[in-house]
Amino acid sequence: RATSGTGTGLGRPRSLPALPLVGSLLQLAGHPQLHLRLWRLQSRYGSLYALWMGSHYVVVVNSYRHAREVLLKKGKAFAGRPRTVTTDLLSRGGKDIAFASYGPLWKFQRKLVHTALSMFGEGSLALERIICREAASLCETLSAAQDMALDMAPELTRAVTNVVCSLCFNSSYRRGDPEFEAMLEYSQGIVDTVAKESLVDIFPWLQIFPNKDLALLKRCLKVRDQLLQQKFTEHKEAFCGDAVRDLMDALLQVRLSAENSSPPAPGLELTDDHLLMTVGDIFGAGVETTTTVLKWAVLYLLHHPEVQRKIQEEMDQKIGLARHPHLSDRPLLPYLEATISEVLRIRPVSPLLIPHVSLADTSIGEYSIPKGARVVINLWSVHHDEKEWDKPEEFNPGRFLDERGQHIHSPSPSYLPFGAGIRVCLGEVLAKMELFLFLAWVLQRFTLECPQDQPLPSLEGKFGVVLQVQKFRVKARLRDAWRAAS
Ligand code: HEM
Repeated sequence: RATSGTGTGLGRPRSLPALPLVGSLLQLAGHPQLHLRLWRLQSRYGSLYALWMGSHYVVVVNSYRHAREVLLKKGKAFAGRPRTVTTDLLSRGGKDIAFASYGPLWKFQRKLVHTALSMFGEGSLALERIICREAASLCETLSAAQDMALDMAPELTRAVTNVVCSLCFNSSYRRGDPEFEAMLEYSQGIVDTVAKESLVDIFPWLQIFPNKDLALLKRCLKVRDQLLQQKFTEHKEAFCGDAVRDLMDALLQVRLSAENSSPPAPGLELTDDHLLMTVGDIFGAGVETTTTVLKWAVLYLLHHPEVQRKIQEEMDQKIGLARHPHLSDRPLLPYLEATISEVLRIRPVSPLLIPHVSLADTSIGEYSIPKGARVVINLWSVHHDEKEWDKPEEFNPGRFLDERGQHIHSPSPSYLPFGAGIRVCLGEVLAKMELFLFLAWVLQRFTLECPQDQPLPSLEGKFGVVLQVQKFRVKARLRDAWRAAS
């Protein structure tokens, strides 16, 4: 073990071999499933180890004890984010929430969004109404595609995007609307390019060479920014402070009242760019993640018809078929809630979270960590730890239920699907509302099946900006009970 040089008297974590310039890249090259590679490397280097990405020192955390120390116990010391070429482009140099580093302005901005979300969104009937409207529209599409082998992915993306559009701008779109199609296209372009873990993020000097991905990302961001700017200008012009129609209005109002109560110190003003990038974050962090979890849920239900049957039995008993599900039904449907928790465990959508950065010399467990280290929490390892989970690769919603099957709880602290602490996901409440309502609406009416003569789709994820599901088709069959009741 090397000595620390950080004054803590502790040694540094064991490191993968590293070469000048490229660092440990040779150990990672040829392993596109980075989360699995980092998980397996534990057997050689222990659960906490280090590596070099070019000149960046990276610490990889694989156990929940260390993860909780980083996120909760020493949350402030590890609340930084790395600045990369890609994230600087996405966030106009860190003017958003997800990629901005920790500091007074970021704290104020995050608090503002929290207030705006609780003012307009979370817990409000308006948001429940928006999600239910999209769930009804999704069910109509599934009805129209009765007995066809349907790719549900675009429909789920549309539903979730529409929720976010309604939440942020009080506008939703019909299929084929050119503005909506443009939005779907640029979002996909951003996901595809960011997912490639662009080499320019490791070697920023590569920017001087032509780069196809970077060019595509810039084109997509131009479309995104034009659209955001247009919505923002419309909102600012119409804003009167009395009626809050959506999150954009709520943000404008919360900023105004914060400024009125105590004018911000120089350098701590939240500019229009900050508000724009915040809304960009809600799209960026809110759509692909939620849609992907829904796709994983559908995929696991195809593999486990017995789980689907149990959810439907629970719904028939507790809600019946005469009305649609509400958010207030959540305590009545613990098996559905447990299924959602198990999907979030077995296929964590953000398997390496977003990298953190240490803001001071500090430590994790018995190891010293220098200021500026990038810290990657491997959620895959945390959620598949055999010491914490019985047969972790087995899909078993029952593990999240108490003995009587009536209350939901996590049987292990090794469970952090939304992260934790200072940087915990800002959209956890919203995401859980969407997952519950979309699944409840669909499963009340339909049984999801694998189309005849097709093999069950693969459960293997593809590592990228989220843990992606491979393309698959579904047959949504209207349930006999639903047909009889309607
Ligand atoms: C099921 C869906 C979702 C999952 C599993 C998820 C998970 C996560 C995770 C693991 C992080 C990283 C935490 C860290 O770096 O320590 C994160 C951050 C974030 N999420 Fe989500 N998320 C979801 C949906 C959403 C939604 C709907 C929104 C929109 C409101 C959202 C907004 C954010 C933001 C803004 C951050 C950055 C927080 C920060 O850096 O301070 N997420 N999310």
